[in-house]
Amino acid sequence: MAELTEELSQVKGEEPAVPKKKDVRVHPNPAPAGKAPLDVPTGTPTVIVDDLHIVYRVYGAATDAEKGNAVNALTRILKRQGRPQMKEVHAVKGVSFVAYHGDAIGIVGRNGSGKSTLLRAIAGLLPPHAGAVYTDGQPSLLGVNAALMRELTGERNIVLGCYAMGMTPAEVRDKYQEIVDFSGIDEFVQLPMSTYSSGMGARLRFAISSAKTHDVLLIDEALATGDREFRKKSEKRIRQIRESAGTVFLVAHDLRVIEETCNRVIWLHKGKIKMDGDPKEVLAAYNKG
Ligand SMILES: Nc1ncnc2c1ncn2[C@@H]1O[C@H](COP(=O)(O)OP(=O)(O)OP(=O)(O)O)[C@@H](O)[C@H]1O
Repeated sequence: MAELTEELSQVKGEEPAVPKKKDVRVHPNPAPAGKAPLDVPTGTPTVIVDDLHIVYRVYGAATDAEKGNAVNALTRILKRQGRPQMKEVHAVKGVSFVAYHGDAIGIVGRNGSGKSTLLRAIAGLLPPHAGAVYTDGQPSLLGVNAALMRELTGERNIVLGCYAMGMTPAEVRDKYQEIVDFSGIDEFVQLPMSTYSSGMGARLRFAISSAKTHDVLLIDEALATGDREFRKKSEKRIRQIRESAGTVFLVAHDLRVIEETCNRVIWLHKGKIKMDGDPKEVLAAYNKG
């Protein structure tokens, strides 16, 4: 830690800019003209998703029927068509909802139903094809693939991760030991992350991301890889984030985690919302259908 403190004290230049709390970020592509306004109940909204559509474009994805043989090629040449190279995947199809301060929203759905895509869109990492996402404050996405560097030690990843979240060197020094303790990786913190088990990596990512108070925290499956004790600690931390007036979105295949942590559940099915409401009711319907 002394070494780290020394390294931190050598960091020169301006402190990273802390995102302004009350910025309202508007994604491009406003909702189509003539659409009915959302039904917004009272409360302080933190995230508004309005008729959101996300389309992936996959290049070089010709079907078997389209590619590769001379007859197809000749037909295309005669019809003056280009080589078919692009396929579209319509992953989120007209999703609308409003999230409020203090909400912890679980997102459930079968594989490929659009859960991760929706989180990435709320985080501002995917541009809407149509519709819009409005957020009050800075959303942070914590995923199993969050951008930590495998070849660097846990210690360096903690420092870089904290800077990336906009912490000052003094805040990083304050939080460092707490992050190590929370993650439970002990002396592994001195080793490169490439030597960690997937559970250890996920725990460290969660510990780093949750060390800061987030306006909107988006968690993709990170809790599923922890053991029971870590899950309990994470649930407690999520509750604290909610209490400090943040909003949490949680994607997890383990429905117990969702039931124990969330006050609301959104069920996505083939890119659309099938149900949105009380966790017990939504999970009961999800388990049946
Ligand atoms: N980068 C991508 N390029 C093209 N298609 C993608 C991409 N990522 C996801 N998809 C497609 O978008 C759809 C939704 O995927 P998404 O990963 O959001 O679903 P999910 O509900 O999170 O699935 P899982 O439970 O398996 O994690 C799927 O049909 C998937 O194949």
